[in-house]
Amino acid sequence: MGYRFDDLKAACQADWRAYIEHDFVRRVGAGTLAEDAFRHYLQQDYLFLLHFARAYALAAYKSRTLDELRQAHEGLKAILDVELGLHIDYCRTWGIDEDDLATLPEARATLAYTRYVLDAGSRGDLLDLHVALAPCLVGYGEVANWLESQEFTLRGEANPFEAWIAMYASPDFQAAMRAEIDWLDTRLADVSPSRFQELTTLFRDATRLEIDFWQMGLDRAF
Ligand SMILES: Cc1ncc(C[n+]2csc(CCO)c2C)c(N)n1
Repeated sequence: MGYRFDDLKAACQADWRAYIEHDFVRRVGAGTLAEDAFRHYLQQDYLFLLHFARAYALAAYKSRTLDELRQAHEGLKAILDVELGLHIDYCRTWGIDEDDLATLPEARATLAYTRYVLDAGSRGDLLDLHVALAPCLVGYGEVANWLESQEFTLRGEANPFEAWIAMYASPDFQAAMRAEIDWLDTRLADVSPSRFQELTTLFRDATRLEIDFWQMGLDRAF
């Protein structure tokens, strides 16, 4: 008893490091990622965001209190009203227009990851869903922090991926990540060892699916 979010990471440390320090991430940091790999990633990430919005809608459905319902609603609104718009604008700067996004075939890695999260939430409760979503929210904040600590990272205009790094390193994003970790710390404090094992499986699987998502970008895979 008495678990915390850090215990989930510790329980699958090798996968977590492979996710945070993936070659895709290193090349973004160094500014050396092939542009068409990044474009492929951005296009699939649009589809990812649509399903992520559905996951927040599922969180609303799974809520047991008014606070939980409001939290889910805020998450859904943040994606629909802010993040999707930013993503569409950002895609345009990479030469991808909204019509391209609307007609995009979904890559297997996108399908696998997004439907896995939705299934985890449908089958389980709100904590299962949040744990399956945690590698997404917490991982990207950690990726930005890790890149900022690495010597090979190129910051400023010299790096074509500067805006992407800056978004996840921003105080707003870091605060959202912190709030999610705090929520998970509170919930994990009173789960049993066997429940923690179940949650670890969800967290590890979602982390592995994030690794596949980076790899899909590198390989330009569908
Ligand atoms: C594959 C993939 N994983 C994570 C994120 C990051 N992300 C997407 S939505 C969201 C929070 C919404 O409130 C975050 C952190 C991404 N863009 N693509």
